[in-house]
Amino acid sequence: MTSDEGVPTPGSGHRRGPVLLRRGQIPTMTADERLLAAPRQGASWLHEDPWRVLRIQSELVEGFGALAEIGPAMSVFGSARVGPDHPEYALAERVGRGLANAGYAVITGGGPGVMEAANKGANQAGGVSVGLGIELPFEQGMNQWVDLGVNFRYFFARKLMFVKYAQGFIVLPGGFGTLDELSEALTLVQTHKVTEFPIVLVGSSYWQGLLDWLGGPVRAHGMIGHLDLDLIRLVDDPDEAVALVVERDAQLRAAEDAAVVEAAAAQRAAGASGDV
Ligand SMILES: C/C(=C\CNc1ncnc2c1ncn2[C@@H]1O[C@H](COP(=O)(O)O)[C@@H](O)[C@H]1O)CO
Repeated sequence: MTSDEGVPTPGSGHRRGPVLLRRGQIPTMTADERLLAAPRQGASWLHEDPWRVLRIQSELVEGFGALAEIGPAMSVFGSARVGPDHPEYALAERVGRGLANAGYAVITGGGPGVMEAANKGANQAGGVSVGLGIELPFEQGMNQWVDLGVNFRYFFARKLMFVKYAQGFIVLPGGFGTLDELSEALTLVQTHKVTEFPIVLVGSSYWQGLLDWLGGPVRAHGMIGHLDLDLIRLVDDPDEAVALVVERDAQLRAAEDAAVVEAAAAQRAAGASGDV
């Protein structure tokens, strides 16, 4: 045992990991005794934060485990509220199909509307169709076109998966949920928390107003930088959206590969000159 100054002082306190406990702080029961004791306090701890932390951790573990091997993928966002007869349903279906044909898994929120349509397109084209469902008070269930589905209790754990396993984003018209996902992607790229990835909006009549506002008052007030809007592309044709994300992804991968080759060459050169 060491004191908190690191001086050996046998028996001077009780340590629990990095925590030192002395006098009245020293527990009267061991951890094993507490674990094995008959429950006295009911089950309210199931709804408290320490237990939630474990559930969050398990969502991350399950999500990483399920998605780690899906290969190259793109996330598709858009309204949960459009039915199969809506023109945007057809657009999303084409996006899903195009991405699958280009060799990308399609990741959606696994719900109805645009999500269902993109999953349908991917599934029917023989691609990997992924749904990241979310537990909601009005349960909708995973749409039938999802082949690999993971259900989340927490929005933030699910949003991490959309970003971690996708090489780009295609965003169709949508409401708050879609805006939240778009804004998350933009913020991560803008703040360099992730390497740049392509973000393409589909539907100029829907999105142009947002882009005008961002490029007008938002930029004029200095709330975004001059180059920040360059992170977004806007198109009407779903095939063009697919082509843009695929092309940009290929450019970014080529740049990454070139950087790796360059770093290896620099390391070799340093080794040869005896600098290492
Ligand atoms: C409101 C309705 C269904 C809700 N079900 C959802 N299932 C899965 N994912 C959802 C759902 N609702 C929103 N999302 C996520 O947000 C985006 C769409 O939200 P918006 O507000 O409709 O734009 C979407 O990308 C999902 O990730 C239907 O009655």
